[in-house]
Amino acid sequence: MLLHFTKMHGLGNDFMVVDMVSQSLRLPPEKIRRLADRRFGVGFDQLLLVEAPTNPDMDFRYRIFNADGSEVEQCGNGARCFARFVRDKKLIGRDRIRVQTAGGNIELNIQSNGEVSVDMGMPRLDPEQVPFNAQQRSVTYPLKVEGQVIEVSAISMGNPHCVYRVDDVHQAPVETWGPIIEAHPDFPRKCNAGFMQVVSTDEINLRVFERGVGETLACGTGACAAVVAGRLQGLLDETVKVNLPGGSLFIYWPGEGSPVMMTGAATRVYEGYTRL
Ligand SMILES: N[C@H](CCC[C@H](N)C(=O)O)C(=O)O
Repeated sequence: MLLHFTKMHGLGNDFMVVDMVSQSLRLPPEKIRRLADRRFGVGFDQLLLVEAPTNPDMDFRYRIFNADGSEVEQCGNGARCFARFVRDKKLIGRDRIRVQTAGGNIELNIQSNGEVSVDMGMPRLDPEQVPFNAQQRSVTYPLKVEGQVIEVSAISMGNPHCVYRVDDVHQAPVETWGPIIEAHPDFPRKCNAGFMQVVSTDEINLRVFERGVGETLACGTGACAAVVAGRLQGLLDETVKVNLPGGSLFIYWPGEGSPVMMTGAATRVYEGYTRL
């Protein structure tokens, strides 16, 4: 069977996007892993499926699978590409798109300059919502890593994030501590490990070792989680430029009780077919 797909990226965080409204098939985890392989398959960080909604108030259902085949709750860079995909494919005729995801409903808005703004919903800050093993909520928590105890923030954007502040992202132990934090027992559903350098009150540098993938060139939910962490620590303003290895995002979060807004680019690379 031939599967039609579109290859896209959000600041280098790359996706295989499949319209499951007009075609439908089952993709078991081992098949997703094969498709994700950058030598034997298409190659991607995440697979994004565009489906009809089960919630009548939504325009689409958005399912997200990491390269390891795991289905996850949310993907920020993918959401922007989702908007570009459904608009370009004329699956919807307007620029405001309501999307149902496993991590909560989000709203996508295509801007006149082609960038996409996403209402990513409220950050979840109680440990049991992340989930993170802690007796009570705190701005930061101690986490034991390689015999050291570091202070981290634990935040969910629908998916779990650990944010660790460093002096310089280029010197951060992403390769060594990333996999340890990702699989840390204090994060029962694992986590995305963010390494955040505060440049100023309105700018940070960020690298993310993503759950189920490894380090990516950008992580949208990671950027949201890092700004929420920085604001709760009193380090950041409401609007922050987040510099990731693949490019910059703008995140706006006024504070608790408000959703996190993310704005950035979404790029289509090519259309393709692959044999299943
Ligand atoms: N690896 C993430 C999903 C993709 C998130 C990222 N690509 C984004 O742009 O938010 C997780 O397992 O929760």
